[in-house]
Amino acid sequence: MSLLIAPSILAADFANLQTEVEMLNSSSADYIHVDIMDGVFVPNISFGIPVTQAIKKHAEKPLDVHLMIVEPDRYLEAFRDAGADIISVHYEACPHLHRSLQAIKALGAKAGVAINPHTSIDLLKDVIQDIDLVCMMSVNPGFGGQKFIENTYDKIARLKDLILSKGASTKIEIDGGVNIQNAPKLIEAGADVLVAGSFVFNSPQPIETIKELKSIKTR
Ligand SMILES: O=C(CO)[C@H](O)[C@H](O)COP(=O)(O)O
Ligand SMILES: [Fe+2]
Repeated sequence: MSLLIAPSILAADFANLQTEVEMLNSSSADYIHVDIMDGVFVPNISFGIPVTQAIKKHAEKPLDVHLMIVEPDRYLEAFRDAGADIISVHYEACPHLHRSLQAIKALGAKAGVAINPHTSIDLLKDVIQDIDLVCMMSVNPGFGGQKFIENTYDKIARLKDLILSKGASTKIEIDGGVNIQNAPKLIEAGADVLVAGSFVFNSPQPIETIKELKSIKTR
């Protein structure tokens, strides 16, 4: 499987969203990662449905929507209608995770589960075959630009083993603090998708930076 890059629009210039999305269209990015924060599940508020819709209007890449919200089931249809192609709900926000995943799939989107740094991958054991993508948080969710948590490498390897042992085709996405230094090791450990916010948008040449991440070869 070739490496996929998902730049996070959270780190873009919100006053020039169309230009930022067009930049991503012309880059080698695979997805546009869209971070939705409600100020309850996480201690920060980002943006919601109308902004997702506005991004979709200009996007030529699939929208990978990361819902950092409580009771995500209430908003699945609205985010799908707004243009989400992949919808990830947080394990910690879903008492009926299996039902949430089926609801996402019934809307025609790919179903993702995001897990906080403290959440064990063992908790996904009985549902892994129903998950298209695990968004493994490598920072505590809520803010861009945070420091990468080193325990992530080991967690990726354990998740990879679980996926293979169940014969599942789940992708492993790593979200938070990804940069050119840790990316090779993340890929080596088994990551399929790398989210990068600050590293891409704070770089003087984002298109080149995306290309650089995309062309890392370790396996
Ligand atoms: O979900 C997120 C934060 O909760 C973001 O996707 C993540 O932080 C990406 O930003 P950066 O690359 O700047 O860490
Ligand atoms: Fe995210």
